[in-house]
Amino acid sequence: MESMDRQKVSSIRCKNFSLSDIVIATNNFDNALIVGRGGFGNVYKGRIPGIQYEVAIKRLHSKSHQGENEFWAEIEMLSQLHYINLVSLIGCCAEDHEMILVYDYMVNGTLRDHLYNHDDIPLSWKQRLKICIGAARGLEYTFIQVQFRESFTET
Ligand SMILES: Nc1ncnc2c1ncn2[C@@H]1O[C@H](COP(=O)(O)OP(=O)(O)OP(=O)(O)O)[C@@H](O)[C@H]1O
Repeated sequence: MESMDRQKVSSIRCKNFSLSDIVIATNNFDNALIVGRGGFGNVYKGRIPGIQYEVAIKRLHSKSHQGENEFWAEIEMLSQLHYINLVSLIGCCAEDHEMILVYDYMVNGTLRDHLYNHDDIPLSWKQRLKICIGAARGLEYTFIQVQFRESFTET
């Protein structure tokens, strides 16, 4: 399975990080570096050797078949989408039964935090409108790209 993963990773436009780079970046998956938890698994903040900026590292917690499919689908899709209003996938790591995705780190946190964390200064209506327009542009871009790819694979 490992050699098949490598083949898949090298055939797509996404940087293939070694597990040792990820272990260095997350201080061996140190809980203190966890910045969030999603359906996919824990998300760590870290610095990968050779990369000057901080990254978000998502580690798949489940070994389920569905999780694996989701992992490859995310790589195939996001490695082809590049847009200012979409978080960029920098690379991935599929080694030693680990499935890890590496993204640009969003320093300002999530929109959810800004909307519901009452310690933060509330967003102004102008900021909210700007965010809505940005999100709509990101969705439109993604929708058009997916439609284009679907029609391309059908022909
Ligand atoms: N690129 C990122 N930069 C900074 N923090 C992030 C980044 N990606 C995820 N996080 C943090 O990790 C949390 C979980 O993110 P994740 O994308 O795994 O899950 P989700 O979007 O909440 O749900 P799901 O996994 O179901 O899509 C986020 O709420 C956020 O706090």
